[in-house]
Amino acid sequence: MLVFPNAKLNLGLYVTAQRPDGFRNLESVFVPLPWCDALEVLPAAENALTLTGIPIPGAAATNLCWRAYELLKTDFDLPPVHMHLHKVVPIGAGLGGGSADAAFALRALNELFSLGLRDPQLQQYARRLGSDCAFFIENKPVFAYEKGDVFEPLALDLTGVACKVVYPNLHISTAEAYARVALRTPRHELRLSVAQPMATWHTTVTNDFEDALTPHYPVLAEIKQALYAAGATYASLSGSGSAVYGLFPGLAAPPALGVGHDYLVWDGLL
Ligand SMILES: C[C@](O)(CO)[C@H](O)COP(=O)(O)OP(=O)(O)OC[C@H]1O[C@@H](n2ccc(N)nc2=O)[C@H](O)[C@@H]1O
Ligand SMILES: Nc1ncnc2c1ncn2[C@@H]1O[C@H](COP(=O)(O)OP(=O)(O)OP(=O)(O)O)[C@@H](O)[C@H]1O
Repeated sequence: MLVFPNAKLNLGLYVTAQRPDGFRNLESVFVPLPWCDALEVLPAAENALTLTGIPIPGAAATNLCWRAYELLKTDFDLPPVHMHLHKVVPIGAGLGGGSADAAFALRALNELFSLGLRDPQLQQYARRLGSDCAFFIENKPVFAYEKGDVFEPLALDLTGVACKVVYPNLHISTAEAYARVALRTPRHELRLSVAQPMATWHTTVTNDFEDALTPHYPVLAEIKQALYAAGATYASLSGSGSAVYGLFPGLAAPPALGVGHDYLVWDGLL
């Protein structure tokens, strides 16, 4: 079975409180971004995980696809599998790429071996693999809260909006980003803010990680400024960075941008 785990964008992100489990509560809007890895899962004579594309730090056993398999194996009598992951989405980007791989692995294994798990059960497994993972089970726009793994549906349709995502070749670890961010009460109600015209979002749909990270990584502000200069209606850091995206509603494709030659850029329609 071949699946294409897509990335996500955060529209606004408020980090609101410290939790007793060491994590932070947050409020954010998640939308799918069609920048995809490719993951193949096949029954095999013996277990194997092979990797191509962008190198992933860490041993194969720690790969989130493999951890998804091991997690389901604690509850189901799964046969051996060969997984092949072709990694395209940059890592440490705030795009949830690793989380998507894990969630799509759960979904693929569920289907391939007819495990009969429904979305709420798959989300429960996904939560154990990472805070971002559960979003990718239903993979549609939501308002997310608590650890970013509890959702309310959202009537937000950005389908067809031109989008540019810029990854400045800078790996920002999620844990490092959370360690730098100051906790604040939300200044706006994101569910209402994203229902307003996109031209108003720059003041209401904000990401707390921008204030925390920009002093250390000025390139993040430079990219955001370049996206606005190129005509973006809205631009922001995604998640805990380092990817910065711009939205260009009304355009058939995002305009060219003069940014670093070694940056990874995704252009497309949401
Ligand atoms: C920044 C976001 O991408 C926004 O969507 C997510 O909150 C990150 O989710 P993730 O990469 O799945 O993160 P996890 O693998 O669950 O956690 C990595 C580390 O980030 C911190 N972390 C993560 C999520 C959260 N709600 N509070 C936290 O404090 C913790 O230090 C944790 O050890
Ligand atoms: N399939 C995978 N893809 C990417 N990273 C993986 C994968 N499996 C395990 N990892 C580990 O997870 C780390 C990346 O997690 P990190 O949270 O920094 O970034 P991310 O998954 O790109 O997105 P986000 O910042 O939104 O969570 C890597 O350093 C790597 O060790």
